[in-house]
Amino acid sequence: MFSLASGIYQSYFAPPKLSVLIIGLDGSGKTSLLERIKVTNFANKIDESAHDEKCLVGAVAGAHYLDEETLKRGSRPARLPPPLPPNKAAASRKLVDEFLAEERQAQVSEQQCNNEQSFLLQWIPPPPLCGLDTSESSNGTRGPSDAAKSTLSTSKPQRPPLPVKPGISKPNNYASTPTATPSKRSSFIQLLRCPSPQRYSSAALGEDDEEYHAAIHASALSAICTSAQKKLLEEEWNTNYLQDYFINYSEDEMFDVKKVNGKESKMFPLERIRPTLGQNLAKVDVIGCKCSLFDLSGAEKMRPLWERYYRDTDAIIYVVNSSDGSFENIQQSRNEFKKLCQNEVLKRRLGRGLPMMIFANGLDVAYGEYDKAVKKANEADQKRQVSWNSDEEDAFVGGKQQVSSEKKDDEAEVSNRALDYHDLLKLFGVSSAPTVHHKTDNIDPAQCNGVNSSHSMRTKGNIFLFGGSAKSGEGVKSAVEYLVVQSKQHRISNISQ
Ligand SMILES: Nc1nc2c(ncn2[C@@H]2O[C@H](COP(=O)(O)OP(=O)(O)OP(=O)(O)O)[C@@H](O)[C@H]2O)c(=O)[nH]1
Ligand SMILES: [Mg+2]
Repeated sequence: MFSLASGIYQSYFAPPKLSVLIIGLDGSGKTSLLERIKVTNFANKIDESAHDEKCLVGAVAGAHYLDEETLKRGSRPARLPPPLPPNKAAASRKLVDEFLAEERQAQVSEQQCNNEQSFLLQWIPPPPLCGLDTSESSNGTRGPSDAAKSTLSTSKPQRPPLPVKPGISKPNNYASTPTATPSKRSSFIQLLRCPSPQRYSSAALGEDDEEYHAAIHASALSAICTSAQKKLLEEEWNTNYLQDYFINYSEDEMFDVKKVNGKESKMFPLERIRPTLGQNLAKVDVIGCKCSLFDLSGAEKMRPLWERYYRDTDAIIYVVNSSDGSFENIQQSRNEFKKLCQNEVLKRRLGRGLPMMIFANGLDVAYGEYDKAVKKANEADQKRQVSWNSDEEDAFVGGKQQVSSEKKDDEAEVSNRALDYHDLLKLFGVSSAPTVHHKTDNIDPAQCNGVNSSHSMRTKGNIFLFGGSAKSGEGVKSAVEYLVVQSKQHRISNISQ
């Protein structure tokens, strides 16, 4: 009784104290994110009721997170991550689709194997007397009843009825082998689809010559693809979404840095951050909650330590390096994520609504690359103001040979990202519209986009993804505030039950 009262007091009246766990592979940027969080100017108070709708969009990419009122107060929304160019984007999608197909195949075979075993077990002859009428027969001897005898004499052996335990469903048979849920690309992915590259560059240059770009686009398309591919590309690039979206990134741009005594706080220099050995701890106030953030080491040998924190944490941030050039690394990050979602304690807690945010870190790399690529192409050819043909695309997305012959000392300009942002979402099986469901909601698994129906990591919309950059700070404020609001709500709903 006392603990309930104290729990209610803690939740409703005392300033909430939350523990947030930051995990992810080594080098994904956890410590950098922690350092960024320390110097971020979080809101003191947030209207939680207003958080829902806006955050749903914000959870996609940190875009459109802030309403006009908040913008007027000086905060800035995060921008959408630039997409990879068509060829590279197609490769990214292929990698993810192949990986998921293989995984689904493995799951189906495992399921089939399990079904086969239970099927075989069903055909094991029943133990003596089991399922038979053991009552005295009419001739006074114990044995099968006439009905049972006739059953036994049929050519096909019949299973004896198994005792039905309440709450245990029948094992699947072959016919009902689960098929993978087709992943849906719904509106939020379309939201992520940005306008054509021509629009990107023209918007960046402050021009919008529709006809000119349409002609360039058409000639570029006819040069590189068949009509079917053309149609696909047209669909892919010529969306009407986000027509006014443009990238205007500069290396030293900083987001939401807090001021102490009138001076902007300085972040610990990224280049001086060393691999974490034990844990780093930071205490920050976010929207009125006192948060203790634990940043753990992501080194392979240290990962088994993560689970020690699962029981007591109020929220989890799983950091992924979204600018990683190696698909294997991202795949490894995804496998590790899946593994932790299968941990017994965490699985139970996630199932009860523990919020977990996947933070796609390193978006500054994507912005920087794109900006540089556009500038470079336009500097090279003043007449042509659009930089998107296959040569330039190669230079932009990893055509290292070409660039290295041109400009050996500046390979950093070349994009090396293995995955497009929306493919990252798909790979991590994050529900595309991370609707915040309430505990009582009945969730239809089929509605969780991109998530295999037999996947244990699917939860009630409390796993969501934000993009951002620990380096520039973009997206960090909105992501952490959103997580803390979710975490606080989760705490309150747990106490009040
Ligand atoms: N460009 C860019 N680089 C980043 C970003 N975040 C981290 N880095 C770089 O990534 C490297 C690794 O960052 P850490 O924060 O040490 O990574 P970690 O996840 O803490 O690694 P462990 O402690 O070994 O588990 C550092 O050299 C950072 O400079 C980012 O948002 N953008
Ligand atoms: Mg670290």
